[in-house]
Amino acid sequence: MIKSILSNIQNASKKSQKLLAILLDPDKSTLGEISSIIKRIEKLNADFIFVGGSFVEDGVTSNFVKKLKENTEIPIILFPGDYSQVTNYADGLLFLSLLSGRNPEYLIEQQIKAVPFLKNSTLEIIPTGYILIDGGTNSSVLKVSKTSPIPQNNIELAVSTAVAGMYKGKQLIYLEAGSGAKQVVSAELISEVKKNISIPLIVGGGIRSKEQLKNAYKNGADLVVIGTAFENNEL
Ligand SMILES: CC(C)=CCC/C(C)=C/CC/C(C)=C/CC/C(C)=C/COP(=O)(O)OP(=O)(O)O
Ligand SMILES: O=P(O)(O)OC[C@@H](O)CO
Ligand SMILES: [Mg+2]
Repeated sequence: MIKSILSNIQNASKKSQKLLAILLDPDKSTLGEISSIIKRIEKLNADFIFVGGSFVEDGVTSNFVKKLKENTEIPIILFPGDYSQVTNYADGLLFLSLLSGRNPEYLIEQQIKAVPFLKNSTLEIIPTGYILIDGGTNSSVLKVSKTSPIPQNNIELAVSTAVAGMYKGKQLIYLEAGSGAKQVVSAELISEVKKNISIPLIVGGGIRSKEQLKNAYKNGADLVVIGTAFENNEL
């Protein structure tokens, strides 16, 4: 498999071409629904399908991704809440570290646990700094990771966290307001982070309208992730 996901994102970012990913939670759809889901995703012209959830039963992800691959050419990228969601049927893996938190389990332990599954894998592994921002809800990421999000008004901490991630060698920074967030990541926070990093920026959490999508792009997001609004057929 050609490892081109990261370079495609980097090239798009350089040319200010904006990218869209639809997030599918393997727990929330049945295998029978996949072909109609794919039709909706293709209609939206999504560039990527992210697959993951904060709580997904063991083994569910691999069947789900296998079925997706049978139905579409859109690259499938794992966005795992847990190492057990790693499957070789996907094209890529966001190798996340939760940089906003201080829980070693999500800074290094999960990554170590994933290694035996990655040794002979063809997945494109993409080092990603994952930063949770307060979106006004008790998000699943917050509950699972038992970490505090960065307050929306602490722009300095968000920027320093993102830049530290870049210095540590992360290739992408992901600003996450949490699935179903009431407040999306603010315009100022996105633009300040974007100004201070030279790697592509992913933004997600609570984006439900074309207007919010456009704003995230305008403020500096290179790739926007939409989950809940797609699940609820709002797009
Ligand atoms: C590198 C590997 C193998 C794992 C990384 C594990 C880490 C660090 C995860 C970060 C913390 C975390 C729990 C992230 C969850 C990311 C995710 C899939 C969010 C989307 O799921 P939600 O929509 O929030 O959850 P539900 O819909 O399941 O409630
Ligand atoms: O479900 P939504 O609110 O679109 O959030 C997407 C994603 O960023 C969550 O991890
Ligand atoms: Mg969700």
